Amino acid sequence: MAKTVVVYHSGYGHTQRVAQFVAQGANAQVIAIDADGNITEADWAALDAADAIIFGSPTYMGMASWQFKKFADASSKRWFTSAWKDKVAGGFTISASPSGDKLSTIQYFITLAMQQGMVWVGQPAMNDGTINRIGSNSGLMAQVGPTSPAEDIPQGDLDTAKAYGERVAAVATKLRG
Ligand SMILES: Cc1cc2nc3c(=O)[nH]c(=O)nc-3n(C[C@H](O)[C@H](O)[C@H](O)COP(=O)(O)O)c2cc1C
Repeated sequence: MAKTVVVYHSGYGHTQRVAQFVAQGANAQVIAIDADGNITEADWAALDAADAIIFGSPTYMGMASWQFKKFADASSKRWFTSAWKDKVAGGFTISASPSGDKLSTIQYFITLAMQQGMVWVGQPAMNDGTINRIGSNSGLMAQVGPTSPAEDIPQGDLDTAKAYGERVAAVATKLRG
């Protein structure tokens, strides 16, 4: 089975909760980017050893958080040596508004994956009103109102997150051969 790592930033616990479900589906290691935008050397080593990396961030002001961007900028070291080339990539975000410009965050993840030479996996689950209720195909999106705690994230969004993790890991396993 492919080795998958979920790397995410979460300011207030919502992205963390989604990350846990994505990781459950992918049977993945989870790495949290800290409040200063840093991860440890051991975390970088785990990412380098992964077959698949799934990026996660809340959408803040229509984009990934600055802590996630700091992590992404630090990954430029890997770009110089094509170290992440051919790894499988995926990504997820959560925000408060139904749209909230989450697509900008997902599109940034796709750009990051393309810069690193990775193979992006979209979100093929059909919208049945519960699973993929937001109707995102580019990546995984979740949503909960601005005053709601992470515990209130709809179960359908969490089930979709788990299914997305399974999907990314399955593609990575196939590509690994
Ligand atoms: C600085 C800041 C900017 C935000 N910008 C947006 C936004 O552009 N669109 C949106 O729908 N929600 C926005 N939100 C709401 C968050 O996306 C939402 O609360 C999310 O669940 C937070 O995830 P976290 O707990 O992992 O940080 C913003 C919240 C903060 C604190």
